[in-house]
Amino acid sequence: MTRSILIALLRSDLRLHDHAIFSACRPGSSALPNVTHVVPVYVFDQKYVEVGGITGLTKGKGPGHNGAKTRVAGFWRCGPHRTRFVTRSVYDLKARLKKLGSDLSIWAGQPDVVLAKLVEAFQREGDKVEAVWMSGETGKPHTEEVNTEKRIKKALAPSQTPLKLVENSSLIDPKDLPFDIKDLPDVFTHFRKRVEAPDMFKPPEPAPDKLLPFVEVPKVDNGPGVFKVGDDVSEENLTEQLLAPLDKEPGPLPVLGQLKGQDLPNALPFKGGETEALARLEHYFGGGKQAPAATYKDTRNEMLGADYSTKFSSALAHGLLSARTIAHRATQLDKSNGAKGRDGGGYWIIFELLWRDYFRLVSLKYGSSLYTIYGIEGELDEKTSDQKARDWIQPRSFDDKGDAFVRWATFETGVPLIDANMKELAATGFMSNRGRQNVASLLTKDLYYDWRLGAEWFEHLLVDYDPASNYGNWQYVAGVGNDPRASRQFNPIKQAKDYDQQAKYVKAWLPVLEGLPHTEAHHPWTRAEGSPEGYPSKPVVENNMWKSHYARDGSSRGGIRGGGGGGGKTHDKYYLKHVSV
Ligand SMILES: Cc1cc2nc3c(=O)[nH]c(=O)nc-3n(C[C@H](O)[C@H](O)[C@H](O)COP(=O)(O)OP(=O)(O)OC[C@H]3O[C@@H](n4cnc5c(N)ncnc54)[C@H](O)[C@@H]3O)c2cc1C
Repeated sequence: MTRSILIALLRSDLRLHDHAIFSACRPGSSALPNVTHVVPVYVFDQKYVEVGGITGLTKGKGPGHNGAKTRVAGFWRCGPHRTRFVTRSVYDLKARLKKLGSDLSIWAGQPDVVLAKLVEAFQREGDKVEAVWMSGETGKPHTEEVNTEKRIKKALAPSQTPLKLVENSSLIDPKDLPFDIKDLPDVFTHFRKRVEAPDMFKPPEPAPDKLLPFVEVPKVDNGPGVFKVGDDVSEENLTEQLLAPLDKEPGPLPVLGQLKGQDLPNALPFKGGETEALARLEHYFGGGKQAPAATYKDTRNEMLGADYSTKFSSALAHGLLSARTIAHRATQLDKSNGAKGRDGGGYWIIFELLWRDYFRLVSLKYGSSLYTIYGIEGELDEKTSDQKARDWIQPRSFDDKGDAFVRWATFETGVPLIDANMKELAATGFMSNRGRQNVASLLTKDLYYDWRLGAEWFEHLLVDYDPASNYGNWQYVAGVGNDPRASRQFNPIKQAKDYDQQAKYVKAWLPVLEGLPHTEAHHPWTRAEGSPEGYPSKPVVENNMWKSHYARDGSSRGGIRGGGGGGGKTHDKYYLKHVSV
């Protein structure tokens, strides 16, 4: 009997719950009346992850052929933190699918080539591949994501296999927006006001308890762009192979080697996979009024610890949690705590999820402008953006330790708030939103470096790297985005005194400052004795506007948070688990 197969190509949607494809693959589902079997597939795409260390793999001729490196600076796109996190997440999903009697077929190379070969192999066995489904959104052309989708469509054309894109990531399905994407407001608040409503998102779907049966994947010969990761390859073994090229040639700024063996704090409490992400969800929303989420409104601007903010970003970026599941729990929490409107922590978590949606929509609207030096502003105001593009500076050389970009990336600016955050990023792959805003502002507004270098450094190191959120936020801070009007220059001394009043955060990451009074720890160069030995004696730059804050003791003033309001109450449930890099 001919089997009718659906291939589910997974990308940044490594979960079972609230997953549009898996929900449709329940036995008896009316969404796929002709399909008898489902084959979930994951491909480590050579364009994003360096796969050159996998024994026996030959890269395809497509994107990533010359290495999965960033365009401007040539950093590895997917650094060690994210490589480990993604591999863990892939193997976790495989184990979860196996519990349902299904499986995950793991490959490396080019998704378009893998799929074409796979369909061919099934057809040779006498099976019919009904369709390939994958998560994705139709956006403005020329972004990498859209190009990948196009390549897959083209590769499937000879076998007449249809490709369907399924929305699986946003809080609000773009199809449900009350306006066309071309009319997306260029100011976040205007967008939020148009969409904010009690029923703005659909309720999340539970994970299926059964799936259509899996089919053993027929043999496909490994060749250019196609490599099957054998079932006997363990997660540890594959991780090692993926990390081998990064270990051998770490790239222009090998900061991770610098941190090896140091005992460092880590605020990111999980290592990947839907299983851990769901446990984190329970932790953050469990406990009613005691739940960390209940106080999110007051704590979200902090920098030290695991619970001041949700730490859902990595899970969201790789699809281990759906935005709707988080928003649903947030709404339920506020309701059960009797919190009304803007009083509840849940409201503010949803507010931030709307920022995430907004940047996704901005990327759908403006496409590749998200990645050019001109930014989106280039489409709106060519003259100003041309001038700005000429003014950005480039590093003299990544080998020049005195170059300000190098000092920024290697946490040697001499400004403790910046260095502590950059060190946290390098050591853990995470940085708070407050930290990200400050370091991005210093690089682009005080040092005038090409904003794309900062965005690429983040792309290399962040576990939660997400193209729209990363490049969108960088443009927003650098002032080249779709809303370039406001000057978003941050004053790191004021910020440090507002949000790290006792200097606990900077001291946790820069032990060399340990003995300094908190009143001076944020600007050690102003002390009569100067900066302590082992820390830069002078800051890489000193902006006049910093000076009026030197004499100030810390206060609890609020401030903006990604466009929103903020509070300054300290949250002292520090969670300092130690990390080895
Ligand atoms: C320069 C810069 C680069 C950034 N790069 C990324 C990135 O690559 N990936 C990423 O997920 N976020 C990015 N952000 C946004 C934000 O800093 C992180 O999402 C947040 O710090 C993650 O911590 P959290 O999960 O505890 O956030 P929470 O404060 O708990 O917020 C809940 C969720 O809302 C979303 N969110 C919050 N703030 C923003 C924001 N400003 N923009 C978009 N989504 C937001 C995230 O998904 C987050 O997990 C960037 C911000 C800046 C300023």
